[in-house]
Amino acid sequence: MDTETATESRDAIAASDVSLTYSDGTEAVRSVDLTVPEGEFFGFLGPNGAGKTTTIKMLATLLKPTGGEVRVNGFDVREQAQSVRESIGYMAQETSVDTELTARENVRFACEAYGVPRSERAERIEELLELADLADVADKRADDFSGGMKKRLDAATALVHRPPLVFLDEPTTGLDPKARNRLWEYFRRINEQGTTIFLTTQYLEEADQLCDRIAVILDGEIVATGSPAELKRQVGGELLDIEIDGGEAARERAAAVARSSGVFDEASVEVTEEGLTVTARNARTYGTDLLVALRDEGLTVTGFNVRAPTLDDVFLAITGEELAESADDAAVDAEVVR
Ligand SMILES: Nc1ncnc2c1ncn2[C@@H]1O[C@H](COP(=O)(O)OP(=O)(O)OP(=O)(O)O)[C@@H](O)[C@H]1O
Repeated sequence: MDTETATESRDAIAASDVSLTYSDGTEAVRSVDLTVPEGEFFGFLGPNGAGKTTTIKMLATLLKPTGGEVRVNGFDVREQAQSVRESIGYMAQETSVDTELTARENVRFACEAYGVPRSERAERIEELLELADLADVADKRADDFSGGMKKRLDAATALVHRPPLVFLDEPTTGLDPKARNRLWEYFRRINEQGTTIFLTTQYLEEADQLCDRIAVILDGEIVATGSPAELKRQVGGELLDIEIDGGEAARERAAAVARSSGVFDEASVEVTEEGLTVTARNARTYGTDLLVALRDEGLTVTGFNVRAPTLDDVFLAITGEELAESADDAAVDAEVVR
């Protein structure tokens, strides 16, 4: 770190009223407030084009905010950009791995670029290759690595200077579930060792599995913040998925029965592709009453399930639409592209 001093702060990130408008007038980020305490695994969730990368680039000093205040590790991103850069790791969406080099050479190169003292390099390289689970292939060229291995190597290179905070921009997009799981383990290990993580993702399951806290961004604005459990509680109860035979007309009729049954407190009833979903505090208790009412109406119920809300339900409740495809679908897409 240079001679600039950080203010007293235990927040890794403190952003208030931050905006970024691109020169063509696109308001990519609007009045965002964000606080990430040291040590947290924080998830920034949103669909394509919501403003995740723009936000992460502002926090990492690659873009200047057009409004608001941002401090990262106590440093002001405008006035103390160099100190911010020295105190963070940044893994961009596009991998920066040099495929001509071996894994070890890539990490060594990053050590040189980040100015890791020569006497510490050998130990640091071994430690990171071990952490990234690449020790066995350390002397193989990255050209031969799978997508997941390249991502792990990329994340290792972002950590050579032992930053207390690391930004990971959609690190698992397009990876198959197995590769994704290994990357998750790696991120958990880094976080357990004390590194604060700011992760952007389009995958709800990823955020749910990894993050202590999540913010959901939509059209440049944060629309929800909380732990996965808090956000799920906000959905307001349990969900009753009911499958109905007989096409859309039958499903609409079933929804009307559910809405007028009077047994659910503040229930929300949605017609789905298969039937309907009822969200209510007393879904479990009164579910069977609803089934009786549907049968009395002459409707055929072919399936019935009560479940706790997932982050998909949270997203649906907030935005009225589903988020992107699931991570598994993305992996299938990636397969097809190849
Ligand atoms: N250089 C730019 N100039 C103008 N508009 C931009 C620029 N970069 C991004 N945008 C726009 O800003 C908005 C936010 O983009 P951003 O890349 O931050 O979203 P994102 O959530 O990271 O999406 P993705 O998952 O696709 O990376 C989008 O409408 C995008 O088209």
